[in-house]
Amino acid sequence: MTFQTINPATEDVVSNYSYFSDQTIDEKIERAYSAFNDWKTTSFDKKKHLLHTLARLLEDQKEQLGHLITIEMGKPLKQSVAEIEKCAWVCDYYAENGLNFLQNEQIKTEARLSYIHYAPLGPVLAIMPWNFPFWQVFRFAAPSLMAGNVALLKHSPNTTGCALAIEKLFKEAGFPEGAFTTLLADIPQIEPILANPKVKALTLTGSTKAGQSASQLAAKYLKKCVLELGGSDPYLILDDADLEKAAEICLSGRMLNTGQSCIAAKRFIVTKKRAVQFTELVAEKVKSYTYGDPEENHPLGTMARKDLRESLHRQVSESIAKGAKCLTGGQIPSGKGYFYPATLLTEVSKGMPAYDQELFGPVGAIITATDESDAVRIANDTSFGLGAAIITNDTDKAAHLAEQHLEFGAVFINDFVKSDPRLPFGGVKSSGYGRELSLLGIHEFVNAKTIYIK
Ligand SMILES: O=CCCCC(=O)O
Repeated sequence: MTFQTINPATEDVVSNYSYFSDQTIDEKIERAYSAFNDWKTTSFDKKKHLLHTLARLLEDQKEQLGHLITIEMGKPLKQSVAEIEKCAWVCDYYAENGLNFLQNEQIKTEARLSYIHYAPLGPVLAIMPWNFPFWQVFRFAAPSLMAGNVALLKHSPNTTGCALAIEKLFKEAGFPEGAFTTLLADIPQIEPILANPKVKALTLTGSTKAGQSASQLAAKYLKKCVLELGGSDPYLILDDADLEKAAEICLSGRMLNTGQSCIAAKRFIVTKKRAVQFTELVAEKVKSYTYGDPEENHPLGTMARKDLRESLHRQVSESIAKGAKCLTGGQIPSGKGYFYPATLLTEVSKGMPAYDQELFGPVGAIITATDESDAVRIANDTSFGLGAAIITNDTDKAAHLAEQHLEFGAVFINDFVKSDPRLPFGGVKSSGYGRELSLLGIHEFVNAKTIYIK
């Protein structure tokens, strides 16, 4: 079966592709498995060298690779180039720290010697989304390969050019054939991949629905799985907050990647004491988030696909129909390209999509709480649990709220939520389970083997 990639800014076809046959997929899994048998015993020095080489290739090619991201999913070019730089960072990070993270860990028992040894698992299937088409892949691949696993990538069809470019980069850096393989696989082909005994684990970044389907298959075939799913990150503006700063943080967190991020600031929660002033500031600042040709670096690019723009617009319209006020945006512009304007909704409340669901686009939603404890209640009143932020001058109080009261995988105080190779990344509730990045990320796809010597 064939499919196309479309430039969302021009609606032109970028390329035509065909899905691999089942037989090709089986052969590629076979090759990955045999690559694993050598790769697992390859020295850390060699793996470190290859990851550093990959990082340099990414840096050298960041303009072309950034351009590829932009034409496939519509991100402003500058942000695409920054994404490639971040991929280089995660490669360097695991090249430098991987050995240390995977050292044997001695544990004192009655034995002469007892310890944990971290052994790789084998080929890991990564199902990845289009919104950060390089970064999401590298943040899984760098630690996994450093740990001695090999990677099989099933990418989102609209970023197939990126998927193939990533495979090429691994080859150019000198990784052995089969260490990183892109599978042009259609959704029905995922089950046989997971059923294959040579595929040992699954990592998926994507929607909660995609995570539910894939993890059911992982459970059926008893494959270890990590899920990084959606989010509806609340940003709590405490009563003492500098509102100017709060408005900036909320909008930076909301508009990055044209709002198409699991960790975007989806709900701005402010108490009624400060709501009017905060809303005025956000309404003023949101005007600077103009959209335009992603190659020209406007703050906003396009939505990645037409259907995604339509479903976002449905969520906005339904929220308005249920009583939300639209202060700016909220209309699909005429003309070519899947653009959506920066939109600000106020008077958002429970029962509206802007409160209950994830809005994957440049739409800010202001929710008014009666007081700070009501703000915390509202923050947790979601099925998601990925990230949250608190804006305040009282960082002790914020740390207490973050530790004791907020049900999220990360809480950022006085900054917007972001991923960082040095810090664990992942969620709770419908945002998934497991952690990526940091020490925890590299330990997800290893067999923590107990060795006991009497
Ligand atoms: O949709 C998820 C976005 C993750 C972005 C990041 O890791 O920075």
